[in-house]
This record gives sequence, structure tokens and C-alpha cells, in this order.
Amino acid sequence: MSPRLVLTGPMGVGKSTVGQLLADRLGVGYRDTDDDIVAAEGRAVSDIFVEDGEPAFRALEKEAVRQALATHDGVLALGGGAVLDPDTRALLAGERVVYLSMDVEEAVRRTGLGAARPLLAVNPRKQWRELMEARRHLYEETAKAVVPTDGRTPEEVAEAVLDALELKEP
Ligand SMILES: Nc1ncnc2c1ncn2[C@@H]1O[C@H](COP(=O)(O)OP(=O)(O)OP(=O)(O)O)[C@@H](O)[C@H]1O
Ligand SMILES: O=C(O)C1=C[C@@H](O)[C@@H](O)[C@H](O)C1
Ligand SMILES: [Mg+2]
Repeated sequence: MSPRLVLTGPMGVGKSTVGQLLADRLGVGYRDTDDDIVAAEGRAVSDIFVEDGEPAFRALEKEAVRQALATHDGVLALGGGAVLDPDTRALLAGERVVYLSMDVEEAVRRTGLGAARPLLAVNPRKQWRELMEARRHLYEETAKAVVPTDGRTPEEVAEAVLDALELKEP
């Protein structure tokens, strides 16, 4: 079993919003590895970061992604940092992965200053730029298609994803 498509990209780019729309349009289920981790742990992502540290979260995430790729046949959204893991990147090589991208101003608008996103809690513009410098090439190398989301509605982004992968609705 393999997902119909996999969405990657930074925090707040719209993976959950667009992923749900795509799942509805394709008539399949939607799954999100952050949600899988929260459900299994019974704690928020931010609590796992604070209580156990980022490496512990990354270990949970690696396993959650492996499981989801093996058991989910709908639309799958990955946590923003999932592509940091080399084994996860190797698994993604066989998947229809779409990287949803945006610029920094759009990122600040969409994520705000919320403590729910621990990696952006302090000085979000600077944090976001640094994260993207470290990760942009990983998003790009794992993706079959890159879909910019700036200035597009979630519906327009979903349409662009279907076009990029040449997926047809049922
Ligand atoms: N194309 C869009 N245009 C404007 N706002 C959007 C768009 N897509 C998503 N949003 C808004 O941006 C915010 C973040 O979206 P969403 O939660 O879907 O992102 P995400 O990539 O799943 O984030 P996370 O990595 O934290 O799970 C939400 O408030 C959502 O309504
Ligand atoms: O970009 C990241 O490293 C993260 C993104 C979110 O989806 C969560 O997985 C968590 O907040 C870490
Ligand atoms: Mg999400």
C-alpha cells in the first residue's frame, strides 16, 4: 500500500488545509503524521518538544512516517521536519511527493507567533529563514513537484497539485 500523494513543506504552508481538500476531491482519506504522533502519545507536539526534546520527537516522527507510508492509501501530510531524516528521504523516493512552498512573509502571516509551533516561537522571521536555508534542498530533492502557494487560495493550490501530478478526480 502506498499513499495517493504525499505533501511536504514548512510549518503553516497549508499541508493540512490543502491535504483535506485533495482527499475530498480524490475521494480518499486524509492522514497527517503530526496527528498520528499526538494520538499515539496523548500529548501535543509542543509538549513532546519541551518534555522530551527534539531528538525524541524526530524518532517518533521517523516511525510514524514509515508506518503511514506503509499503511495509508489516501493523502498523507508529513510534519515540516520529516525530510530531515535520511531514511525517510530514501522511503520518499518511491512516492508522489509534492513540496508546498511559500515565502517568508506568507509564512509569518500563516503561522503567527503561536507557541503551538515551538520552532517558530521566538523571532519567527529569522527562525523561518534559517530553517528554510537548512531544509529547502531537502524539500526539493524529495519532491516530484514543487507547488508555490503564495497568493493562491487553498482550492487553487489543490488544483495545482492535481495538475502537477497529472492526477484525475474520480
Ligand atoms: N493557500 C492558503 N492561503 C491562505 N491561507 C492559507 C492557505 N493554506 C492554508 N492557509 C492558512 O494557513 C494556516 C496554516 O495552514 P495549515 O494548518 O493547513 O498548514 P500546515 O502546513 O498543515 O501547518 P503545520 O506544519 O503546522 O501542520 C491556517 O490558518 C490556514 O487556514
Ligand atoms: O518543521 C518542523 O520541524 C516541525 C513541523 C511541525 O509539522 C511539527 O512536526 C513540529 O512542530 C516540527
Ligand atoms: Mg498541518
